[in-house]
Amino acid sequence: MTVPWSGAMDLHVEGVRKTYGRGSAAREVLTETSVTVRSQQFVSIVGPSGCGKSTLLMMMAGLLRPSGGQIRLGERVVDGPPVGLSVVFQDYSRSLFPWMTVRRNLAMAAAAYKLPKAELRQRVEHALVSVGLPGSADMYPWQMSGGMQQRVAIARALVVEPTVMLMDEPFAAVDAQTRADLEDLVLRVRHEYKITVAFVTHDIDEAVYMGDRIIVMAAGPGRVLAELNVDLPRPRDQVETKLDPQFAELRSEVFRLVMRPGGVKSTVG
Ligand SMILES: Nc1ncnc2c1ncn2[C@@H]1O[C@H](COP(=O)(O)OP(=O)(O)OP(=O)(O)O)[C@@H](O)[C@H]1O
Repeated sequence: MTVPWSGAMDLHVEGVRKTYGRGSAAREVLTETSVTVRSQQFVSIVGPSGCGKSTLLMMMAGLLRPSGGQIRLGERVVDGPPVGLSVVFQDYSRSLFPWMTVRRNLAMAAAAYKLPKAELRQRVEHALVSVGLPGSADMYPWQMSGGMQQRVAIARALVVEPTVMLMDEPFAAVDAQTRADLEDLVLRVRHEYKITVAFVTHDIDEAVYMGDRIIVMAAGPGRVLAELNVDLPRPRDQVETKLDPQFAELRSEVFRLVMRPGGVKSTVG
């Protein structure tokens, strides 16, 4: 049931708008927005609080309907959660079921795929190895640190062998060291599983470090302000990449864009 990878599986956001509320309470939070996330590309999305990043991501995930325009994954219009698409949220403590073992949490994510038992078991084990948690299948989330729980959330996204992974500020709740580890983990698994990634973050350094491209959004109403290519060599390295003059240039450019009037809370430090 998993969608096989194909070069045609680009994610297209085409003239999408979103209005919340009706009548006099209606508010357009995202205006005419078009973005293409190429197959196997890593696209970072940054912008001020409230500019509609999560709204855009939820529409990409098929969890929210656009008020106008359309979203396509390959040739298919996204009108519900597509097969082969996973979402990782910031709040792992609310996205994992605490009363279920790690194995059951992962298996739940693949329930709709109706995999044979042996294959499901093998995928769960493989996903846990990929996130550096082999042998943890029988633990409960509450027995784990925050960083470990977010690894489980990532493993859960991997169990469906996704072609696309959408991540909404996935590391905002963990400490700096864990955050760096998880960044590198995501870069590694995205390469291993050949996944297309759209990654929302408030952290400009993180956006540059992770991305092949950065989409900078503006608020009032939300829209795409700029798109920048990141040509930093891969594999990225937490020390070497950040010492690259190109990194510093891009970081400043994105920072300037998001700090324009109507701008942003950022975590550039
Ligand atoms: N279900 C909803 N009903 C009404 N308004 C909403 C709803 N969800 C979000 N909004 C509003 O839409 C705007 C965009 O919200 P969204 O969460 O997409 O922005 P964001 O850029 O992800 O913000 P942040 O960076 O703070 O997470 C905000 O003003 C928010 O209050």
